[in-house]
Amino acid sequence: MSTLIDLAGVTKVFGSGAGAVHAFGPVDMTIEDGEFISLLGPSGCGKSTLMLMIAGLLSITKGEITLADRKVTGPQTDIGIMFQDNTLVPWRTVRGNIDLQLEMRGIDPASREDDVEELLRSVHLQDFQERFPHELSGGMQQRAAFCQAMVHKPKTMLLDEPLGKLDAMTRENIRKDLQSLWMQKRPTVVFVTHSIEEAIQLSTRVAVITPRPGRIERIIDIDLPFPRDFDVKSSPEFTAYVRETQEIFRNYGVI
Ligand SMILES: Nc1ncnc2c1ncn2[C@@H]1O[C@H](COP(=O)(O)OP(=O)(O)OP(=O)(O)O)[C@@H](O)[C@H]1O
Repeated sequence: MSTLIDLAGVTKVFGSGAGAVHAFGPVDMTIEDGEFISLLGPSGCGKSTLMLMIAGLLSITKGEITLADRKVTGPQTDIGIMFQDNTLVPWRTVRGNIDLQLEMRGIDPASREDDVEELLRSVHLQDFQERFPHELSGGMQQRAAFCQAMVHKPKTMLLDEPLGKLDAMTRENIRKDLQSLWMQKRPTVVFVTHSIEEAIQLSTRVAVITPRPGRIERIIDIDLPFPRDFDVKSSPEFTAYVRETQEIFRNYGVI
């Protein structure tokens, strides 16, 4: 595997003087091509700040980020990005929202019809493509947002708590779909979550981040077979990873 994202001394301070907030870093970390890495850390430790800096949507105070061998100096277009609140526009159908991502990049949606159909099927939305966002459940909206984030086949996906607002059952179902999509297409995924179990279930590595200013406390390789179904999740090995991670947060007094 080769390095896709390189963080070198990345630091973010908001504001200046007495009101300055040291939000993140310094952090050095490499993210390999095709891996699924979760950023796991307490509220306010700078996870979203880091995602925005990787996407080139927020300036870096100190240090440097390299994405696919190019220094990030402004908004990146060859990435898929998704937040807790989706960015579906209300006046377009599911299909229209997905096509919008292509149109914005100058790609003719007609040339990608088969890909869009396949994506919609993979998240079980094929029968809802002509519905508007308000006609969908929260889970279906996030599934549509996944299609939006993936339709231009980005090598890198930045997913910032995409399942955060969903109920436990929907969350579990979408995790399954996300895992099988990742297994099929192998984009590099950077995934922010507060859930220890979710991070361990989905990731090849989990980066455990300290309370603000966020620094990498430990990077844990998750050596469990994919797909990580109920059997894997109830294995002693899975439980051992959960305990190891809980222990770190307990030592910080976070849980
Ligand atoms: N635009 C901003 N101006 C000033 N401070 C900010 C700004 N954005 C974030 N911060 C501060 O930076 C710190 C990190 O915020 P960030 O949203 O990155 O944390 P997070 O780990 O994603 O939190 P959560 O898990 O609750 O979403 C917080 O203390 C926050 O108040």
